Amino acid sequence: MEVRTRAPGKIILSGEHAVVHGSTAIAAAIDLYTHVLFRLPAPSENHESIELELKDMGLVFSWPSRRLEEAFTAIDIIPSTLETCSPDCLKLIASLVEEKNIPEDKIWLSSGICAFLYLYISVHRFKPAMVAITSELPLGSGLGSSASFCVSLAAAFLSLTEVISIADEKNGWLTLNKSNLEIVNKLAFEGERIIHGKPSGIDNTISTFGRLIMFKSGELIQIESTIPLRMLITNTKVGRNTKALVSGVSERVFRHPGAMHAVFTAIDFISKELASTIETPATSDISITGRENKIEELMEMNQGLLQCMGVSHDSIGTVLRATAKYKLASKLTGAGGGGCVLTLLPTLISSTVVDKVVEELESLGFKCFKAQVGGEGLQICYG
Ligand SMILES: Nc1ncnc2c1ncn2[C@@H]1O[C@H](COP(=O)(O)OP(=O)(O)O)[C@@H](O)[C@H]1O
Ligand SMILES: C[C@@](O)(CCOP(=O)(O)O)CC(=O)O
Ligand SMILES: [Mg+2]
Repeated sequence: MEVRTRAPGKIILSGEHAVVHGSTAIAAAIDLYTHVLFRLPAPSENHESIELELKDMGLVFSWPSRRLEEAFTAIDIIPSTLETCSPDCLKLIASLVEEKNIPEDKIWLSSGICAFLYLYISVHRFKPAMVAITSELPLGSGLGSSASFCVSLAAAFLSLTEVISIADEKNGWLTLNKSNLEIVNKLAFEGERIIHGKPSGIDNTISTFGRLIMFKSGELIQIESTIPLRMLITNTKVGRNTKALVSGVSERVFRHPGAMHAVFTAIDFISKELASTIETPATSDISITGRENKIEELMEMNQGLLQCMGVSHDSIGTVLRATAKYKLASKLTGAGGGGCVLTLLPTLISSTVVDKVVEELESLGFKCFKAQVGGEGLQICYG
């Protein structure tokens, strides 16, 4: 039995970090995916382990099924689907991952591998399996690779159970109905918890459902943009870790609760205003340029408040200054601390100006690309 899944990365247009503390945020799916191939071998194959292949990195990890079963039985914990991983269970999983001697320069993969083991065991226990993963996303750059990893794995594992069933077909890919997507999203969130520590759930939700969403306290509202929303994405290539940045913000909240709650409230207003600007009917009195100016101002305000939270970075500042020379507005996206920066490309901007901006940013050592915004979420294909 074999299944393939793919789940997209995302950009956050406004509200990252504040969303962890209950503010509204806006996110859109992008057309860069994590792909999973999952196979449950037939008994005749005599395959006796759970094998994970990270194809982009040329790494393979494997755990004998018997060894895993013994380790979990010894501490009397069998994770069950959709439950949060307990601290004891996570400790055991972390030790099973540590045994694999991950190369020092790839140690940041450990949390992803722990999430993999947890998601797998919680659905299929200790059944032998083969899982291969590739990703079009830069990992740890603010484009939600961790969530698309968890969503594509959760969907692959659940697809070979009775829990979910296929709803529809489009271009060779199958999609799930809303209630099945909710189950996948819930399981993926448990994986994201292992990677992020305290996730808001926005990343796994946009990766599962796709399109453009407004998100607050676990609830999503799908929104429709009436303007193109073309974004230039600049990867500063400065590595960072979402879990550490999220906990840094929580520490600042602990030190300055009043000021930080005022910041979160301001961001809540910014996200709501951004949503209504994006959704304004094309027939309204305000021109597209007028609305784009408003979006740019809101992006700048959000960036300033992210700075207040301590999650910007010199490299992000360099991108902001370079794009400001061309009168373009930018803000960090995702957890910040490096990673990716968004720049709105207004409808009337000429391709010559865009080429110049890209040339300047790349001459500074950054990598620029454009992604399609607001596309499909999770998709499945039985092999
Ligand atoms: N394709 C993948 N293979 C293995 N681990 C992955 C993959 N994609 C994401 N991860 C895990 O997610 C982590 C990056 O997540 P995070 O710091 O939240 O950044 P982002 O979600 O913005 O990419 C990686 O360090 C790794 O543990
Ligand atoms: C900072 C945050 O708002 C988004 C993190 O996104 P990413 O992992 O940097 O792609 C955290 C969260 O919402 O869980
Ligand atoms: Mg992440």
